[in-house]
Amino acid sequence: MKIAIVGAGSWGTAMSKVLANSGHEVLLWVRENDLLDQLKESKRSYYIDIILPEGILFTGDIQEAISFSNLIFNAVPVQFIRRIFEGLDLRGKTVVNLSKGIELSSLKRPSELFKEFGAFRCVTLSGPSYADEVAREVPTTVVSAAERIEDARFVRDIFKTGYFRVYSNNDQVGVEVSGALKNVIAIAAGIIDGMGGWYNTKASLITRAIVEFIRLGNCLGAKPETFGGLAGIGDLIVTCTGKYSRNRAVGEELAKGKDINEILSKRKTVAEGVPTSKAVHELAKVFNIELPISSEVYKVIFEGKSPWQAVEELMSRSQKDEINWLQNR
Ligand SMILES: NC(=O)C1=CN([C@@H]2O[C@H](COP(=O)(O)OP(=O)(O)OC[C@H]3O[C@@H](n4cnc5c(N)ncnc54)[C@H](O)[C@@H]3O)[C@@H](O)[C@H]2O)C=CC1
Ligand SMILES: O=C(CO)COP(=O)(O)O
Repeated sequence: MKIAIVGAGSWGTAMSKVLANSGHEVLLWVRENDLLDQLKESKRSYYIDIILPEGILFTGDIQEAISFSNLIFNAVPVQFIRRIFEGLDLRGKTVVNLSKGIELSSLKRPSELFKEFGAFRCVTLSGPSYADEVAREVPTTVVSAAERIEDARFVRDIFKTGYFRVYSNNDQVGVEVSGALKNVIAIAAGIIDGMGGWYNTKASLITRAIVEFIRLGNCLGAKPETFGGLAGIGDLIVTCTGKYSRNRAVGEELAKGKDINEILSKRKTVAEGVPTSKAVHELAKVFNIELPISSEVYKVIFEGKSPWQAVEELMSRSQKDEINWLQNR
């Protein structure tokens, strides 16, 4: 098959290798001119340590990428999707979204954005998948999710390598909520690491985060069982514990008392959890639900709250029964 990938950061680039290894003809759209030259010349990227296989094509022309195939993978970070895709003719196109977050200006999930832009259908691919490890062909499993299970299975079956296994799921909302929220929680995990790397606290974080996934997911129409799967608990574990997470790294810097603008100004890569924490904060207000951990992450980032105070407040909330996860508070 011919497949275009839009976005040549770490994930789009690693995905170009997986798809080429699966026997497909791949065209990668690269935004940065210097990176485009470098990829054409050496097949290496400055976003990720990789040497791409022969045969992958590169372009800096977005129209060329969109015309290349009816199958388009998106790896543009969520806050930039509108800027890149709005106005393009996506009629008849299947978009496979790889990005994890919620657009701040509209509070929409990526699949909602691609529908708004006229795509024929959008399938979401998400799960525990550090680009660095996928690039090294480390055994990895993810979920392909769509409203219609046939669409999810169609994308699942595109992958034909021994190291990248894809499951299908028809709860696209749950998979997208998971991908967005896990980035916010990964920042909290980094804060814990920066404070002392406490294992008890990290386990509590991961477990109680699932309550927030279920609570927000319930408002948006997700199925709770999705959060026990690869896109939910799977991605939460990898991002909260793994050394490669950029969101977790941002949290570690916050714990040192650094300002978010200073932290972000030194980074070349995205930390989707930063804008997503704001979007989630807005969604919590819209639905009148409490998302205590996500809310504290938002306050640490955007209101300059001390991470120590945030932890103290989370620990001194009113007493509760553990069950009844759907209750608002
Ligand atoms: N890197 C990873 O391990 C994984 C990343 N993802 C998700 O994939 C998405 C893409 O992330 P990465 O490839 O990691 O990005 P990256 O952090 O490696 O690279 C930054 C990307 O943002 C783009 N960008 C920067 N400024 C832009 C602008 N003004 N307009 C349009 N694009 C701009 C760059 O061209 C580049 O493609 C994110 O949503 C991320 O959460 C999902 C799974 C794994
Ligand atoms: O989504 C990821 C792994 O599944 C990558 O997480 P980070 O964006 O925090 O690096």
